[in-house]
Amino acid sequence: MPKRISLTRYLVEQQRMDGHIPSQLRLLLEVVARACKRISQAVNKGALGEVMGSAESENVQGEVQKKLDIIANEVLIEANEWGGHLAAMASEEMEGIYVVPNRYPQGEYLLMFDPLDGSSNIDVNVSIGTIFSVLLKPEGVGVSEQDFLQPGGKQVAAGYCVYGPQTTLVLTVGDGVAVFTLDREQGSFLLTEENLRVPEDTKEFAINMSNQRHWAAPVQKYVDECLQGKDGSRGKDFNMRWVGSMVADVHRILTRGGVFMYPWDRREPEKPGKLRLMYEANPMSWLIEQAGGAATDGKQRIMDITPTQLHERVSVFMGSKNEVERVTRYHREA
Ligand SMILES: O=P(O)(O)OC[C@H]1O[C@](O)(COP(=O)(O)O)[C@@H](O)[C@@H]1O
Ligand SMILES: [Mg+2]
Ligand SMILES: [Mg+2]
Repeated sequence: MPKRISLTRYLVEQQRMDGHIPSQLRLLLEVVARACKRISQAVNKGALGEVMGSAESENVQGEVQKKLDIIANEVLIEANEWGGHLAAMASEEMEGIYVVPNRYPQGEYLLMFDPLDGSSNIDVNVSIGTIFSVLLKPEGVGVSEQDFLQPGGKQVAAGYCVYGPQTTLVLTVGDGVAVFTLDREQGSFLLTEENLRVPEDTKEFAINMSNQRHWAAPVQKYVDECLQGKDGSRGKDFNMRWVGSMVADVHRILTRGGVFMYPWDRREPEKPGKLRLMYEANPMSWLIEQAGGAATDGKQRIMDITPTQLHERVSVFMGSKNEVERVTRYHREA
């Protein structure tokens, strides 16, 4: 068995030897990882822990919240608010920002998260996760929602934790992508892979096919060509996967390649897409880019978009570079 290094040791090395991260950011990431461990424990309890089912409330996006959405949100807030590394947090489950109360020490970072991604999979025991993104608070007194509205290119750390057959934390601080697996006996995340690479080509795509009739022409064209397989212009057969949890679908793509798409569609034409820019698309885009893949909204690089609101939505095409470039080209040509 190889000797594995812990997340803490990895972060210390990033801080000391490589100078990639300041100590405050290291400590913040350790707190986020601890919160993910607690969420993982709650997930594992399932029906034994009163975490299943609906909370019968709605979040700001008008989505019915599951009990676990609320539990995961509270765990992340409680773990992070007194750490001294943060000025404020924002979450899918909260309408406005959560400013760290002034009874706690204040820090210089902003943390955003989707506390529980893939809520519809909780009750059916399919992989779910937590997605997070860290920004530096712009200089100035106090903190406001405006401070969060920075393009994804300004992220200083991003990652996700997937609660599946294994609990796996995937992280970037701008120096490639590292993967940590939770050792349940030891209770710590251990480094299991470094410098993850997404192959540039793929034969696998991920999209919710039930929305096909609502898609715009460039997406129809791209998927049609994949479905034609060997007999069509692509000259190869494609496989399709759709877990319905972005964390799980993106994790598969980071592991073995593929292209993940959640495009704009005609069901709600006024919305640019379903997924949220700041705490779903941006952190995942950075991870994918750091692994050599690409991420666009069909027209431009996702991480170049300057958000205008906290819960902004976006179309998403991410994964193997050549496929993302192809579907983006189809949008530009249209
Ligand atoms: O049910 P659909 O429309 O296929 O949507 C699935 C997508 O919605 C999401 O579940 C949204 O995430 P939340 O569970 O955090 O709202 C993504 O994880 C996933 O890719
Ligand atoms: Mg989500
Ligand atoms: Mg969610």
